[in-house]
Amino acid sequence: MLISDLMTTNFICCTKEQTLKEVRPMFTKTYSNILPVVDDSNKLIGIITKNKIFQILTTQPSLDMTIDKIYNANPIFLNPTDHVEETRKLLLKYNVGHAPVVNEDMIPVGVMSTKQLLSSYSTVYSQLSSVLEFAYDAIILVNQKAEITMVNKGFTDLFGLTRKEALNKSTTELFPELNIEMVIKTGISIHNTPHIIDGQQSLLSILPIRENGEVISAICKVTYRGLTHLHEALTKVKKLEKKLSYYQNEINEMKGTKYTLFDIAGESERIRKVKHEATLASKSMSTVLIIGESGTGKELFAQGIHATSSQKGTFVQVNCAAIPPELLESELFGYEDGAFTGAKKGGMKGKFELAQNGTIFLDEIGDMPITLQTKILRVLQEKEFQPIGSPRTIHLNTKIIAATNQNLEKLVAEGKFREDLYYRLNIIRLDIPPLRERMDDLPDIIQAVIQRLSDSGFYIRGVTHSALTKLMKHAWPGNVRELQNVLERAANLKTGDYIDAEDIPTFNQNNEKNDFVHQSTSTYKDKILSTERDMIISALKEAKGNKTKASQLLGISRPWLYNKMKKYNLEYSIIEKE
Ligand SMILES: Nc1ncnc2c1ncn2[C@@H]1O[C@H](COP(=O)(O)OP(=O)(O)OP(=O)(O)O)[C@@H](O)[C@H]1O
Repeated sequence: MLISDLMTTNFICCTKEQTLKEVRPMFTKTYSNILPVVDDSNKLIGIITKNKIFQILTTQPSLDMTIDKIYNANPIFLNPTDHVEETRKLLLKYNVGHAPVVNEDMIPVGVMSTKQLLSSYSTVYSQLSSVLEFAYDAIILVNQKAEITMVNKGFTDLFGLTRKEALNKSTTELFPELNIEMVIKTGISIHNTPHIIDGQQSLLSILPIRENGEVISAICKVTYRGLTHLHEALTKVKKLEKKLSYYQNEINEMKGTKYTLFDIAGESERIRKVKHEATLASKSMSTVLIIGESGTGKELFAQGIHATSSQKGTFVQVNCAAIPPELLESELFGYEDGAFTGAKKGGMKGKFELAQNGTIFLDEIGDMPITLQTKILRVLQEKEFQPIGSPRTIHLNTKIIAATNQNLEKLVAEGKFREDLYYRLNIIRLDIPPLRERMDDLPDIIQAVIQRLSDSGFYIRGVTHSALTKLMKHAWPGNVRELQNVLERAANLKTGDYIDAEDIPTFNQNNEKNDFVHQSTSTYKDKILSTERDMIISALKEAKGNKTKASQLLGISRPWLYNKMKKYNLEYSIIEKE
């Protein structure tokens, strides 16, 4: 049973404005004969029994009396230390059958009748309290206003407070660094995020509790004991993961991919749906069209589909936007020796031929010149092609995946994209949502990126809670790629084991792509950009224009290099000549 279920049956029962008549049917829904009465902020203010009585009354309530009126009549609370005989006399004097027994926090722990001490209502509460006390961690339960409604000893010990000092207090005021109101506001849970309390390492988890879709409270857990054991267990898991990734790499090497569908981080409903569709897409030879903003992971999905498919050949990527139109045809179809002036001796195999029995990924298909679109359409329809200047006809056994961040329907309407090619490509369509529409994936993706950064030599143990909060507030117009860049910069700037809020740039209010400036100085950004440009130029020179080699020298992917070249206007041919 969820705590939210308990809350429904035992806490959120009736309000002060309801009449006794309205409240009575609610008893049938509950386990006990006693319902608590709560105010607007869900704070317990009293108890009503099935028969007639609310708190201890000097008057007998009528059915039309509102709970508020009854309550204001004359509430008297019993205390567990009250003498039973005297209490009984008191109940009889007021002609009252039952009365709540409350502890010093005014929380009901039982009900006293004229005959015996009942504890039906308190059972659930005390069971819940026991669970909280039994837990090894520091736990609090808060209401919608982030005020503490339950607290365990682990928590009071950790923060050096008494229960009284914590209960009903706002966590926004007492523990602003926990940022619980953020979880209540966004509904996004936080799992085991590193957090420092009094110099002590701890892990913070905050789980929103929903009712009818609305966040009504939250549980906050701080793990601060036994972290060493946890660390040992994690080391073991890491070793196993290393083994797994070794075999994964073997498969990737065979297939010419870097990623599989398992590498796509995120468990939001939307990304799970796309992952499922991608798995289905990998099972057939049908053409796949991937649509999504830049940096959302289109290439990742394309590689994942190939890795999962039964295609034994390699994954070959063509960035239709980065290759000059006049070279695109020969890049795609290849040519024979002496096919045209300037052609390489011995000819060249085209991407389609290289992708034989594998997958060809036509990235940025929206930028393909219209003349070439006609040729591609023919290949897709006839499943065969001829290299330039060659009598050879090559029969294709290649899976075709195309991707774009452009609106193809709009390009078709404007006459810039062939309608028949659009329909030919649009057989299986994957729409990848932008990161801002699946922010609950953020912690998972951060984890995946940090893992990659660690694999490439950075020592990072994670991001702190405050860093995560800052990252959550940004709209990520550049999607996962922007997030990756921000984390990589932070990995270079950080001084401790964790990436902290101050290692993350201050994002511009308008959230424009790449539009962030570091707190200290805007020339910082300029310097980074010009250094990046210089690095790319020198790598391309060193690699004599060979982009695969240049991307290896830089430690970035080929498409990424193409994007950077585009960004810095480093023309394909210019670099080749330099
Ligand atoms: N869900 C994800 N989990 C982990 N990494 C991701 C995820 N999505 C994207 N990435 C990473 O973000 C970067 C950008 O992704 P990718 O190149 O696939 O995007 P894209 O949509 O093809 O971009 P573009 O349209 O600019 O070519 C890559 O390094 C990729 O590994």
